[in-house]
Amino acid sequence: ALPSQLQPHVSRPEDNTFLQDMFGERGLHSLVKSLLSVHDTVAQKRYDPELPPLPEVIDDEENSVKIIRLVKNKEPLGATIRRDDNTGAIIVARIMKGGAADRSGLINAGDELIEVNGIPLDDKKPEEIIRILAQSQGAITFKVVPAGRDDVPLREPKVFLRALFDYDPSKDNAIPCKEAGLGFKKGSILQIMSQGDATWWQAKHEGDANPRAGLIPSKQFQERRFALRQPAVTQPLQRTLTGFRRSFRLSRRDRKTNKSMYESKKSQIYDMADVPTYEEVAPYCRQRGAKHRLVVLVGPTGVGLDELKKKLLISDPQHFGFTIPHTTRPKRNQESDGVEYHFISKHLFETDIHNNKLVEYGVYNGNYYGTSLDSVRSVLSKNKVCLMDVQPHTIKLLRTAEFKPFVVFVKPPPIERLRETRKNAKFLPGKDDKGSARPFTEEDFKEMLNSAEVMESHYGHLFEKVIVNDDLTTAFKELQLALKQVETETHWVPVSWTHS
Ligand SMILES: Nc1ncnc2c1ncn2[C@@H]1O[C@H](COP(=O)(O)OP(=O)(O)OP(=O)(O)O)[C@@H](O)[C@H]1O
Repeated sequence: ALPSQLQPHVSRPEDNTFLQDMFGERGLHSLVKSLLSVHDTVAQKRYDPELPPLPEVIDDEENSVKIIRLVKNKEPLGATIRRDDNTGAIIVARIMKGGAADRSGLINAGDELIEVNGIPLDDKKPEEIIRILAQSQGAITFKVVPAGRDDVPLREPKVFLRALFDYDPSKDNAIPCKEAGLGFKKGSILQIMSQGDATWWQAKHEGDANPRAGLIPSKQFQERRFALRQPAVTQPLQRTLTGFRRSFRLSRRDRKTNKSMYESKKSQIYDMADVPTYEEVAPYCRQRGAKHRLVVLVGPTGVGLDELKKKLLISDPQHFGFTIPHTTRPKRNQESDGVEYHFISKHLFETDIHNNKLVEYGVYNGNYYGTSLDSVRSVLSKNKVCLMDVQPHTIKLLRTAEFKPFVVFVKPPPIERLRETRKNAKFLPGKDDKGSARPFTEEDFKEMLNSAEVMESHYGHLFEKVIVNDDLTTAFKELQLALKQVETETHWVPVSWTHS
């Protein structure tokens, strides 16, 4: 019989895997990069578990020692090690969820590694341990002192996050182990496997067949890092103020007056309070007969929002609709209330402002113009897809479970393509209100590109779809397809929108 203090563990056939990335981890510095490259040495199928050889001498002081035997395989183990600064012990720092070590269930974070293949580790550097591992062939035997375990693993509900920034672990000097990092792009959907560590979460790409998790910066940590970087990016924004769309599209029949009446308040445009990191999302599929998501188009002046909206409306007038704006200016003869505008009194308009009933509003020639939340509701309640274009800072206001806005950023193509495609286009410049439509100038193109860049860098995390309006027909088809998918397919939306 085995001594009672020795608890042998044998590898199960499906656990015959071993990792390549056991890294030294000491603060932020001791990264061990060179990894062992190992291959299957044992047939994967149908071999009998073997009992590990008993150590010749058993140290009575070790009250619970575990012998673990794993067989090398191409897959990395999915664990990192560090040296405890106080005791000098080699500790398993992290077990990557879904990796070989995790699936074996035999090694846990906090376990102390005493020996590898009979070689004591107490005086070894993490780099040396990696070398020992690299040199060993076939089955590897670990002797470990298990960490005291009072945490019974719980079955946590699945958490999915949409990444709101690009992340490349190879460029991140703070990550304890670059090779264990998980890179992603803005908009990626990540499944969170562990939030046990305050600084480094474990995640995998949603739908990825590989079960092994990678490290990503936690929300709190990333927010802190962004906050530190913030001052550098706020400055250049000031110069591009004029590039922002100042109208919010009233009826095109009144095109002449709808250009420059809305001066955005700086405080609204420089709304930098939010640090975009991650947003919790859940799958959503619109039920038959349910209201449509509000379609919000954003883009710089002249990029073609109006053109795209018009094309959608013409393509299916029963299916799409626009909001009708409110104004305090007197009704003209040929106009009807509720067609071009809702004509209301100044007092009523101001009451609406006071009661937060407007999505956007502004003053032009002493009259108020604006779009109310109720006018959006009115289109949606007819079971139509409501098309709106707004200034980017307004998106936040509309991001509610009620409207579930699908935000499309319409982006200009490179300047050569603008020159080419807009040769015959006429444009109503936003800065003055004098003129009629005129051809685009080089200045217009530059301003368009510049404000597109600023919009994307500051509000890009709110854009669910980006369409480059190069060839108009292609851009329109792309928009049509995206809207169709949103109506009929399951996609990810903020989790709070799925609770109601
Ligand atoms: N892809 C394209 N190719 C060629 N011309 C285009 C394209 N997209 C838009 N245009 C033309 O560019 C001009 C400006 O478009 P549109 O009025 O739709 O822009 P907008 O984004 O609504 O801008 P504004 O804020 O100035 O109203 C129009 O004459 C339109 O026909």
